[in-house]
Amino acid sequence: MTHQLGSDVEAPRRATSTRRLVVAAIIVDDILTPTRLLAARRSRPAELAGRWEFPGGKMDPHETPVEALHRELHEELGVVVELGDELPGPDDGAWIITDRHVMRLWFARVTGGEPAPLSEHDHLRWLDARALFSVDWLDGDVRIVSALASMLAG
Ligand SMILES: Nc1nc2c([nH]c(=O)n2[C@H]2C[C@H](O)[C@@H](COP(=O)(O)OP(=O)(O)OP(=O)(O)O)O2)c(=O)[nH]1
Repeated sequence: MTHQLGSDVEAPRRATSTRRLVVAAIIVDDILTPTRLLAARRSRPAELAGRWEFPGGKMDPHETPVEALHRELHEELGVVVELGDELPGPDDGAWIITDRHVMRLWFARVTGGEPAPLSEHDHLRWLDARALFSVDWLDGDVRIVSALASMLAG
């Protein structure tokens, strides 16, 4: 067996391990039979303002991904959530979203509070399957939203 010129089996792992981890939530109306998800419009930084995303953010050094996600959702939306399954992605189990970030996402249901755009966002919108692409998602989120389209019950 000869080595293929240029093959690099470690490349996918390196692509994710060199990026900063972002954790985010697919907040749905019902964890088992979702029909709508909550999209959030960023208010900053200027280059991302107006684009839509999944609420969440970067982990602090001492946190686990799930701890960071609960904290971010409380800070950003003022809610307490119950987490469901993670949405595995094609990049070593996660989703590469920018040249510097890789994201992990979990389904979530609000169990306390009413979602409000408290800090990072200026607008929230519940989207059903038909409206999923009616907002301008961040570039890295488009394939995630595509993967979710078939999971939302009509
Ligand atoms: N939260 C979130 N960030 C996303 C998504 N898609 C996407 O490309 N990103 C990018 C935008 C940012 O460059 C990066 C996440 O940074 P962030 O600004 O949300 O993180 P953070 O809340 O911890 O913010 P900070 O403390 O660093 O200011 O990932 C998404 O769906 N949700």
